[in-house]
Amino acid sequence: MNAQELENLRKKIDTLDENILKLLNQRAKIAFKVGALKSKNNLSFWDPKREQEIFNRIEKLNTGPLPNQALFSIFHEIITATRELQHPTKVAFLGPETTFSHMAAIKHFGKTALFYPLPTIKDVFWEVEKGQYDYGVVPVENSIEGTVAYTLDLFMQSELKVCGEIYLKINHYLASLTHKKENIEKIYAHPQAVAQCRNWLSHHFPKIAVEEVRSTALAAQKAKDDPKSAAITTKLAIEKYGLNVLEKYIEDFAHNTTRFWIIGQTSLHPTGQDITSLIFAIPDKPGALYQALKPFAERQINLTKLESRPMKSLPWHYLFFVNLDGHCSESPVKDALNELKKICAHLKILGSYPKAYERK
Ligand SMILES: O=C(O)C(=O)C[C@]1(C(=O)O)C=C[C@@H](O)C=C1
Repeated sequence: MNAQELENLRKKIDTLDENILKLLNQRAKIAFKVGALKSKNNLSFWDPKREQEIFNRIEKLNTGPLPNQALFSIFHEIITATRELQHPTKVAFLGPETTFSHMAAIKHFGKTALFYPLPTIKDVFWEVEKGQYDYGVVPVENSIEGTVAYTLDLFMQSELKVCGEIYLKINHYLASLTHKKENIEKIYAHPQAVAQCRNWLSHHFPKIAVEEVRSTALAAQKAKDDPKSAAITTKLAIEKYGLNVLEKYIEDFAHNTTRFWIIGQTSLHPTGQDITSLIFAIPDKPGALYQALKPFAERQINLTKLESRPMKSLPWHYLFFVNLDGHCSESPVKDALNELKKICAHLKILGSYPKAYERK
């Protein structure tokens, strides 16, 4: 290797970094002024529509070699850091710290936001409703296990709105204080993690006892206290508790992803790439579901999910949960919803929100 050549190239990178740093701080100063204006006019600091415009523009301008996905991550981090400078966002999530919900919240709001772990999903709803926190992050669906029914049920009694979605790949790690797998006598894990890594466990640790614990975070904590044990846990918990990774990605299904919702008090304006989530009930008669879906079919509105849920107040009656492409305040979705309102017994719009980058 030519050492001089490497040195010269690194000098060039240093100079560019200095320029990037200057530009980032110039950008932050301007965004700070935008924040002051927003504060004066009582506007939300988080503006997904504007962020969407920025991402679209960057994609158009990009001539490579950096891929759009990498640029999205970089600009997402710049914008979240700026937002925190304008106003620290208070985000509640299903705790404890270092769980997948925590990771999802960080993924969306960036590391600099203020995060508050709460004991239950219900607490997240309540505290955001009371205005204790700006937003809450709750799991709504897993690609293998399906819908988190409890979250949907809580929405039925809540005035909160869905303000966004976050997709998080669920990667399980086996971690321990020891570096040697043969020293392990016990494995701590959350029951869901055990279920999702069952084949892997029976293949690699058929004789080792698995003790189920309340969270992936607690599993890591227990493994930290007992050097002869390991935990199935998250990357964030491994960092927090200083464990060693013995094996990564031990989940039986490679595409295990959880979808989270961001819940908040305000409805969002259309961004041009939105989803609407809603729940409706229909009369108990032939063709009722067909009639309910017709307004969407006639307008070429894409329904991305349709699921029935038992109506808790009335045995053997059902609610329908729908995700569709488009925003509820814009045609054609607006017109379809007006028509649906006339036919169905009950209609609740949970929110219209920007599609996550992963979905586009
Ligand atoms: O343009 C705004 O409204 C800003 O507050 C600036 C900014 C940005 O950093 O570009 C920050 C937060 C908003 O969510 C959108 C954009």
